[in-house]
Amino acid sequence: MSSWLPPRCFRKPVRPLRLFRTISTTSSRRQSDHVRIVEVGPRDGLQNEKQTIPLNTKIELCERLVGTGLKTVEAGSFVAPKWVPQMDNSNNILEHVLQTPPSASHDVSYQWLLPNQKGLDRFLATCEAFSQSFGAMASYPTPPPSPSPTNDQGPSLNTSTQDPNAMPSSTRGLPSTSPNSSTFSFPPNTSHEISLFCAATESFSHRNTNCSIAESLSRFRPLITTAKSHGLKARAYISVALGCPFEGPDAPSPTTVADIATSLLEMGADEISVADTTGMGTAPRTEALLKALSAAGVRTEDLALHFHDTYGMALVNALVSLNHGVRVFDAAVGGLGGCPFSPGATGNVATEEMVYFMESLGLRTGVDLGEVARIGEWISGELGRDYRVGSRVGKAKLSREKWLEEKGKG
Ligand SMILES: CC(C)(COP(=O)([O-])OP(=O)([O-])OC[C@H]1O[C@@H](n2cnc3c(N)ncnc32)[C@H](O)[C@@H]1OP(=O)([O-])[O-])[C@@H](O)C(=O)NCCC(=O)NCCSC(=O)C[C@@](C)(O)CC(=O)[O-]
Repeated sequence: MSSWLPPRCFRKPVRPLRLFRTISTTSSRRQSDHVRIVEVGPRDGLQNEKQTIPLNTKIELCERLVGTGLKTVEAGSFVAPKWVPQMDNSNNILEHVLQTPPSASHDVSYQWLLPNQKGLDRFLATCEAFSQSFGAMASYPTPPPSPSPTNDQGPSLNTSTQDPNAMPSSTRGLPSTSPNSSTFSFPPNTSHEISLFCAATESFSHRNTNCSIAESLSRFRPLITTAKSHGLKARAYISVALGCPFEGPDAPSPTTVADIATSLLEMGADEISVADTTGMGTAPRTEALLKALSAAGVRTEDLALHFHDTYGMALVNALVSLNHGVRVFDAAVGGLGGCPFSPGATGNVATEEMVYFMESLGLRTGVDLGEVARIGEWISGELGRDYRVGSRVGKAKLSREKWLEEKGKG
């Protein structure tokens, strides 16, 4: 029987076997009972919807999600509107969260997906405009710049807190400021990060971004450098890491994904989100991929896993990842979503399922499951989706709450 089956969430993972890239460190990994859930519903969840979703609905979705305890929300994307029209008003969402920051008691980090310089320019222009107006207002202090590294120490450990609800600090590789740019001034308790995305197969790379893998990687280096010069963190997705809709379930090879991940880390990416875009990933293949990443020197602290539940394997693969030491998982409320360029791929694993699953293992997410379920039911209704299909956990949770309420009244 394979060793991935029993829950071994608190077991100390093995160290990388081979360290052939400069990104590795010999720091020991620290296990944590916290899991950070990156809520991708407002972006990945909505991008594929055919109907026009009102801006107010998107804004309400972001605001309500933050109120559940979720600390990282991917709120929109700055991609070409002719490719993904649904995301065309992401700029308005960014403006809104800058003007009207959430009233949540915890820090909130918003992530914004973008593929190229034009996307970064659009994103930065909005940040710049608001940063200047914030700078003029005494109530928003400018955060001090992060210290620049004295040498390349590889990816930094998330040592600031036991809680991985913050991305690993961005002290690797690149300077955090440059003489020609400045860090932005955002409202208190909020930060903004860019999310880049590339693919691990050539077919998908061309379909999704109209360029080769090498071309997309070469685009990223200056984007990451610029983001860092403004004090912004950069996440990077690797799509189709566990199966490609065009090249099949066995493509790409784990070493291909590991090579891309190490390249992204060397460029200065703060977190790599390894995406099972098609949901074709299985437990053995997930384990093989994680081992290949470790063998290439990619630390689990720098990884997030992004599962789609197309074949119902998302939580099984999440367990494999937990046992490997991963503590960051992407999910979308109500199981919304799917990539427009991955035929047949259905929604992301539901946030409700992920929270319930993690907490059932004794791990802490800091997320109010009942509130996420209420949001899931609401947004599914807005989109004309059947919430029972999107999230069985959410539906069960709400049914039980209703039953308890009626019992209490009776
Ligand atoms: C990469 C490109 C732009 C190349 O697309 P292209 O057509 O090769 O680009 P181009 O440079 O020739 O530009 C074409 C037009 O788009 C404009 N343009 C160009 N870039 C931008 C921009 N950033 N913002 C606004 N406009 C832009 C550009 O100005 C031009 O306008 P025109 O001259 O025709 O009027 C395109 O392929 C693209 O936008 N792709 C994005 C596709 C996408 O959003 N996919 C879904 C997100 S990824 C995903 O869902 C997977 C993930 C992350 O969730 C993880 C997983 O599960 O796998």
